[in-house]
Amino acid sequence: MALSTPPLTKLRKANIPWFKLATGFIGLLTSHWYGFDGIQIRIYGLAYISIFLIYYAEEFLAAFQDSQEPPLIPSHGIPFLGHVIVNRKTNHPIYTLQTLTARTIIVISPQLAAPIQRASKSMSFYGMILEVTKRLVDFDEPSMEIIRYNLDGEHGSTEGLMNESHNMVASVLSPGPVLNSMSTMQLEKFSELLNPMIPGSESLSISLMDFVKRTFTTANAFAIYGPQNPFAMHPELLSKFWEYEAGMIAVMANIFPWITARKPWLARKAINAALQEFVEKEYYKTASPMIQKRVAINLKHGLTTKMAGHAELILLFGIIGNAVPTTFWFLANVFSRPELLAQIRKETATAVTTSSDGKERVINVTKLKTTCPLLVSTYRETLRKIANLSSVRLVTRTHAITTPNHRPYLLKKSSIVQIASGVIHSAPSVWGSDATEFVPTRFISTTTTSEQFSSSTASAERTATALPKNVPSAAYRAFGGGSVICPGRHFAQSEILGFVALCVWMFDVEDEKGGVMKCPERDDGRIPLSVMKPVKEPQIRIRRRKGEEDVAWRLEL
Ligand code: HEM
Repeated sequence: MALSTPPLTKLRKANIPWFKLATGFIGLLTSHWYGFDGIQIRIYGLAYISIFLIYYAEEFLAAFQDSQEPPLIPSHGIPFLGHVIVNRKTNHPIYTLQTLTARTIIVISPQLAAPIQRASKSMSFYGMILEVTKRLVDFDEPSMEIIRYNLDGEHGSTEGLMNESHNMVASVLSPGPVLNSMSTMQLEKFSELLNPMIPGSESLSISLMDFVKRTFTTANAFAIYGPQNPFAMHPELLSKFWEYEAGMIAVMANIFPWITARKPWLARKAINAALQEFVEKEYYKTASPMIQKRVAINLKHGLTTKMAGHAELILLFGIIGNAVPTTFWFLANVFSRPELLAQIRKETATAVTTSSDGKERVINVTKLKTTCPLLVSTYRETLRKIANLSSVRLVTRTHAITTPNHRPYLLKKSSIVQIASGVIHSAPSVWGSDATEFVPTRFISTTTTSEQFSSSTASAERTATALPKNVPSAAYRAFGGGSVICPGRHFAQSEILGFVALCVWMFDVEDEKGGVMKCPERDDGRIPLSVMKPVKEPQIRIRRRKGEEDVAWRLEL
């Protein structure tokens, strides 16, 4: 409908049952034949029109939308609330949903996601997530005022706590010496933890998720937060961190959380107290350069030591919250498929060296990244299947996005944009007819297309590729995209590939009855703030591989 369409034409074309309305009205007007008096008819008439207007309010909004806006999809049944309850299916590549408090634009086309994530000058990431962060870590209002300063760069791109911290974190986590030293420490810690875990021919019965949680939390905390990290100083916090993670949505709902979500609320209190101690007692001065700089920036901008402590909770979630469930799924995918396990063992042998006496074996993680395409591809496919977190942005300036093969779309100020990663990751139109299946070789190609995963060897060899052929770059959303693409993705890749290769080489894993473990189902009913969780966490029996019980394993970068 053109901008100049007269209002009456818009109303006529709106998806509103005018005939029904008219017959209802005629019924009302003739109701005096049945004994209703004038006042009753007026009251019923008013009620009838009000209910009609409310019921079809979204249809009216859709009719009067700017023709360039993403089409508004009315929720039939419960106006303004229907979308919160039921997800309506639509074929539009981008569309608008209206709720009582917000106008949300959903993007399910990767071609349209690309210009949106590039438009960081007209869309704000922090404008969307700060309220979530405040509730997640329990920031006070004075800290929020400091944090909100210059969020969208009106005083330049480096001013203000958030800009300074964002730029510093992105810089230290980029490939280079600081990242290498953190990754090296992390990999060493893994071997230190795993070598003595299951001695000789003993076996350990454990939940696979707990096995990963225990190892990653301890190793990450040490490599990033140093030897005086909160988990080293207070070992009981390891289980408390995950208690909070399991109940954080209920705590963040903030409805008397000390009653309604007591366990996770108490867990957060204990972690925050330890993080405060970490800052106050200056334990952070023995941490990685990233944490030393981060705490210094927070204090310099005026956060109290208590709030600078709380600020670390969000980063802990960034570091461990995604890496742990990702590693869990990666291990479950590999150990539940004996053929894939055998192929990965064979392939990764190129990255393993053995000492002359056979007592020490070392896995080189750089080699895993460059010469083991099946391992890398399985990692990326694992993430494709479980990374579901929408990229959210707040539109700060009305503007149009344009991209080939689509008409321009107008995004109005104050709308919320959600790039629906989960929908894009499972779309057959993007990934092919096997989009919903787990295909470990999906990210293997015979040509080098990725700077991150490319091999230095001849182009005819199989290499891991960032994207299968014909898949647009914004379709792979595990790490978000644009200016807030996850800065930890390089660190995550090294630690996760290294850890999985170590487990593959060191251990045999069975289910509790001694059979092949089953890959659990994804819990689609629970949308966490990180990657998806399983319906049930499998219990496994894990032991050192036969004949290699006494070998000491090490990971190197
Ligand atoms: C498999 C593991 C990981 C996944 C799937 C993941 C995913 C993500 C995603 C989706 C975002 C948000 C981007 C957006 O909304 O557009 C993000 C942000 C972030 N991630 Fe990761 N992440 C992982 C591991 C890590 C690690 C290990 C670190 C740190 C060492 C880290 C640090 C961060 C930080 C600091 C941000 C915020 C970026 C900003 O404020 O600009 N992540 N991550």
